[in-house]
Amino acid sequence: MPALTSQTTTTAPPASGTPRDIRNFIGGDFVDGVAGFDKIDPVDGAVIGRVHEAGRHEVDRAVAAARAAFDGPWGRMSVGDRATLLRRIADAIERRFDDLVAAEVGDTGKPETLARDLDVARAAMNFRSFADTVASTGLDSFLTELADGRRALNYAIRKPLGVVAIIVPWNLPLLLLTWKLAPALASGNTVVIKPSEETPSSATLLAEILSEAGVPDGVVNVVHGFGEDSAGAFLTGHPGIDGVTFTGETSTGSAIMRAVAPRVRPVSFELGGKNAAVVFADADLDAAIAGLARSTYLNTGQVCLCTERIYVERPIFDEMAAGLAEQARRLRLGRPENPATTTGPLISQAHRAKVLSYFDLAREEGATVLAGGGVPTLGDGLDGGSWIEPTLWSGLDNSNRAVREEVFGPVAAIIPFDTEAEAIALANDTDYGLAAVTWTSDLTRGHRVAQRMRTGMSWVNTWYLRDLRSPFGGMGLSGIGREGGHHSLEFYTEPTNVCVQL
Ligand SMILES: NC(=O)C1=CN([C@@H]2O[C@H](COP(=O)(O)OP(=O)(O)OC[C@H]3O[C@@H](n4cnc5c(N)ncnc54)[C@H](O)[C@@H]3O)[C@@H](O)[C@H]2O)C=CC1
Ligand SMILES: O=C(O)/C=C/C=C(\O)C(=O)O
Repeated sequence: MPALTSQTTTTAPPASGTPRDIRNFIGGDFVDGVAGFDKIDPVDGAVIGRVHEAGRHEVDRAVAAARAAFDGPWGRMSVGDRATLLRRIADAIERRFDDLVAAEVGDTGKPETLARDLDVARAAMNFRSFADTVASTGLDSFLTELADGRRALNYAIRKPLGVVAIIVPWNLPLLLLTWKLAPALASGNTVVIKPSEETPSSATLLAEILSEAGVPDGVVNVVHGFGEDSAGAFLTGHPGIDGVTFTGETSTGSAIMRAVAPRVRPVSFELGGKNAAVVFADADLDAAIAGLARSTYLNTGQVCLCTERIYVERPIFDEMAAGLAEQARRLRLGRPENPATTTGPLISQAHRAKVLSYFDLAREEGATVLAGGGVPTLGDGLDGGSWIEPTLWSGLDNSNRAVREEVFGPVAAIIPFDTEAEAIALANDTDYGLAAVTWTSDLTRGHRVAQRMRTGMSWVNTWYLRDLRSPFGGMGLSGIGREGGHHSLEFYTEPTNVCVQL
């Protein structure tokens, strides 16, 4: 595609039906790319944006702008002033709430109600939460007493890493970006952000909002493009980057590790999952069915925490399977602006092809399809979109690939078990280790089982109930490190110990 040359700002509203120009944001200016690509609306397949792809030169400029800003007044700003700025950013996000909802819905096709209640609300919350955390989290200090009578004060201070690369996916674009950006800024870093090629809009609008809120030029830069041989790889392989924080697929995490290995840069990775739920016969069945419908189908199953394996104690298996299949059939697929819509499309035709390949695989592996299983016919101009039916399988077990590999769509396999020990073993029989859910009315058992899950997060009788101060992340193939509260600050800073002899 030829280079794009128009000089309009990225977020200026287009004439109706005209694709928006979506530019890079470098050193406080919106900047053209070396090439461009179309942003497709997953609701109906229409082209809604033309994205300026950053080449090596634009990535170099972005990293240089971030370095210059880091070496300037930003690097000397007090913690209190940074916390105040974060709160101002949260206010500014709320002032542009509807614009951010429109950007997020346009790129992802998710229901507007979901974008409002989850994505954009959390963006503001992320900044407020890290303003509180940075203002209130202390560090070690020790009064040291030596055998020879000398005394010393040892205390640690935090220094920002420097220029941090933030690479984010398309499923919760603004939520995940701000979940990384807020603690990075709270800690005094400058950043270069590479949003997903599928969801360039909210990051670009956020850049404008940050400027309006008073974030100095160069502190936050946004470069658009793809991963390999494009902006993503140019950024993670750049010698001027001091750390990389990434959320996305496990194989991409491996590629990023290889990119930073020669310079031994720190990484924070929140990767994939193949999350299990365990339902005991003593659970409140209505609550469990409603909870599992949410954990399987929220955001069309495109949340790293979504449940893809459901283990159910045998006496209640048939009732659970029938109840959950009924919930899947009741979901309302439709236009995002319709308040009755519960479920949007998948992000792209390419992702739908991947999810459908698992629908085929599951059938080949012997699945019984209890709900869904294909592509719906919706009419109303929607059939060019990447819609898919919420689906439930039975008849599979842990030996099947459909039960072992992350699908990242609205689908789960439901499997019976007989004993608590078997349920724990089945849930833990995975190379991933992100999130688990236990449904039981016996809270002693709830604690016991939750603690034995080999995951970074373990919910009991709920799912995706978040406290932003608690550790968030996974083990095994699901990631490296933890985000949330002081855990995030630990990644974005280098502690330095000062020892003063008294
Ligand atoms: N939160 C999660 O766990 C997510 C998982 N996925 C899974 O990943 C699959 C692939 O989706 P993608 O969008 O391709 O995910 P991805 O993990 O490849 O992409 C996430 C981000 O990484 C960037 N990226 C890709 N390759 C890179 C590289 N070599 N160096 C630097 N940056 C790179 C992408 O441009 C994007 O901004 C999906 O089908 C889904 O199964 C996708 C999105 C989120
Ligand atoms: O609530 C959060 O902080 C994050 C939720 C989801 C993901 O991290 C993901 O889907 O990758």
